[in-house]
Amino acid sequence: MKKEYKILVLPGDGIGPEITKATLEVLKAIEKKYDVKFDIKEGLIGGAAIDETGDPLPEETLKLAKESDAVLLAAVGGEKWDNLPTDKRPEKGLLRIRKELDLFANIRPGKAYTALLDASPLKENLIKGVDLLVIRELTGGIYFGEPRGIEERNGEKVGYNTMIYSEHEIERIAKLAFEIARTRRKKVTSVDKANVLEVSAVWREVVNKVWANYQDVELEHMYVDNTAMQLVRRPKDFDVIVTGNLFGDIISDEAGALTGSLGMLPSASIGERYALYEPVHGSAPDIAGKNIANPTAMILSAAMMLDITFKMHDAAKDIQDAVEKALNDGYRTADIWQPGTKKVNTDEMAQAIIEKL
Ligand SMILES: NC(=O)c1ccc[n+]([C@@H]2O[C@H](COP(=O)([O-])OP(=O)(O)OC[C@H]3O[C@@H](n4cnc5c(N)ncnc54)[C@H](O)[C@@H]3O)[C@@H](O)[C@H]2O)c1
Ligand SMILES: CC(C)[C@H](C(=O)O)[C@@H](O)C(=O)O
Ligand SMILES: [Mg+2]
Repeated sequence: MKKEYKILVLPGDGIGPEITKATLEVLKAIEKKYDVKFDIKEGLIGGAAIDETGDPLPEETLKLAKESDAVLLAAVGGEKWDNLPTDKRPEKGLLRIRKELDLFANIRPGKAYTALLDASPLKENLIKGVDLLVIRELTGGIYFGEPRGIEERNGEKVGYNTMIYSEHEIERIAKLAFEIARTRRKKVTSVDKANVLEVSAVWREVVNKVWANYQDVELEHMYVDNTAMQLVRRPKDFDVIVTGNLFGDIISDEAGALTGSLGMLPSASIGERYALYEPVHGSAPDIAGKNIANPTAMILSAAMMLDITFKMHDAAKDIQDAVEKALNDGYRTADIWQPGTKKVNTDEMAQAIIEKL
């Protein structure tokens, strides 16, 4: 009997449905080539879910997610819902699904493709050979800290949030970072703001404690402001970057832009029990509905799903190689297009990748 995997697909908003369609075509091709079956269900999240049910993460979606082997999400958010209170926004649906499934680690690889060196804002000698991994804590920190709110104080409005990490939260993400570093170049950069924040002082202390069991791995601590600068000055020096939720959000977009376009950057959000795969980019409302978005970040997120959750390592490698070959043949969506290359739309980019599988 064919091996079967249950996938919950969440197209969400903006370019979400377009890049989902493209990614599902790639998965169809993988099904054929590897003689497996992907049992795909579709669910609502974000603005699309608000419009239909009033809730950015309907119970039904969460139930389906828990019944699936993996969740594949495109993106959420858009202007239409921007005036809703923070708690009711599309983004809240994404934050809640991460929290409910306890997806504490978000793994975001940033790799320079030889064919895309021209698309990077950095000089070729700086970017060539960059291969880094941002490991972002995803279910704690200032995103979820209490107390939080907006209220009146002394006759004026104030807004406040709490950046908080407890030892066990830091311990599990640090451990994962060292484990992953062992399979790579054995270097971890822990990013914090320990010169100012108590939460970072605890972060640094716990990372050091965990490191005691990983003395074969090099550890450096770096302040987040310096990291933002070093990432554009000498990105090649980074291997594994481990950091909290907010710093990781910012640093990973920077890493994305370095290597060409956010449209190329996949991610895996994993926990002990569940896993969700999602591009780093958002719903790109400025280009939605035009079939011009780059589907590669989501296609590569699907490859991470095959690799990490389904253990289909060959199929994952196949997709990664196919992306590289399509780029080498000059296929480019608008975000990475350069004179002399072939401009293609979302569907055509997916087809170019499928042809190379
Ligand atoms: N994981 C998510 O679902 C996620 C992540 C980030 C932002 N958002 C939401 O998305 C909305 C837009 O946010 P934003 O504009 O700050 O970030 P964004 O990532 O959506 O877009 C930033 C820029 O990158 C471009 N871009 C992004 N993905 C692309 C792709 N696949 N192909 C080509 N170009 C691409 C966009 O056109 C835009 O110019 C907001 O509502 C935001 O909250 C969602
Ligand atoms: C949309 C938003 C909630 C999300 C985040 O901040 O985590 C996004 O920016 C991301 O990087 O996945
Ligand atoms: Mg982000």
